[in-house]
Amino acid sequence: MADHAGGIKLSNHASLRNPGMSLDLSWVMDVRVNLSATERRVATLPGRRTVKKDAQAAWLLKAVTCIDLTTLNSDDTPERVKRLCAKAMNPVRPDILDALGMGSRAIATGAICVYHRYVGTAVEALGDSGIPVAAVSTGFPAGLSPHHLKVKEIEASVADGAKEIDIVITREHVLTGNWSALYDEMTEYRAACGDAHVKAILGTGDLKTLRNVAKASLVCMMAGADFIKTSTGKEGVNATLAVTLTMLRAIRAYEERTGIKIGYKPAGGISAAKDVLNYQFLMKEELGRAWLEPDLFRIGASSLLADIERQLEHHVTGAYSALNRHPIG
Ligand SMILES: O=C[C@H](O)COP(=O)(O)O
Repeated sequence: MADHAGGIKLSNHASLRNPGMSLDLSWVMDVRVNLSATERRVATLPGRRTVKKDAQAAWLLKAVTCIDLTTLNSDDTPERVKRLCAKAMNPVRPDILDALGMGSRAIATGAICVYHRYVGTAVEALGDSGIPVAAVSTGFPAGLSPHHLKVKEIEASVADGAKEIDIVITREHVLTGNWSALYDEMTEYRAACGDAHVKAILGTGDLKTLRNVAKASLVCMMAGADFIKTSTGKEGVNATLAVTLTMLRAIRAYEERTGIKIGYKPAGGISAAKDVLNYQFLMKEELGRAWLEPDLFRIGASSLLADIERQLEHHVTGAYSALNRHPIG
């Protein structure tokens, strides 16, 4: 079945890291987003594009490898984080994988995503699995801590072994049009990350307009972001297809100008397998197959994996099990 995967391979491939560029304010100010065209484009997606049976199972397995399996709760504990890590290393039950003909293929999630406090716990629990630990940072979720403490927080997570840092931008810089302040803070965050990859969380639900989303995306990429990410999961509105289309087109424009591929991470409220397929279709249609791989696509989600596993079980047995048979954390 693996090669029936709608042409999708379950392999990783490296891409060049974004070196960033000088802030090009005229490019930022020229950005336009056609709201009604964006809404029309995404409205047609769910009905128009679909995959079934083995092909759907293959797309869902691919989605599993792109999940940043996340716990970001005020009642997190080391035990919960360890259980999450165990799930990240074995995200789909072996009997389901066997039935899908994937028995000998290793499947793992893209990363584990936790608060700084649990980076060390996760690094130890994941051992030599190769699964990176991502730390949310810079005063997540509001991003309003003193700047020097935000930089120190990044450094502390890198020192504890985080290979990816999910920073939150200061939304005020976007809302007041202070693009040089956004560029400067992002540049400093990128420098503090060193070899760790940096995902810039825009908090799109706070940014008021898609034009602001597009401008913030561009500025963060100019300042060296490896990924741009929609949301913390804590805003009133988190990932949407309209925001996704806007950010993917910014990624495309940046690649056209610089030749550099930037990753994309929708996050917050993505909990159903059928929804993740729409994100995958949009990635492939707007940017191409390279963006279906975990080095360029991550899905920030705490409960999506349970529904994907349930859909895969349905695919192999013909019956749905209760969600509580697919525990995550
Ligand atoms: O970055 C990841 C999000 O915080 C997860 O949000 P979720 O709990 O709605 O899946």
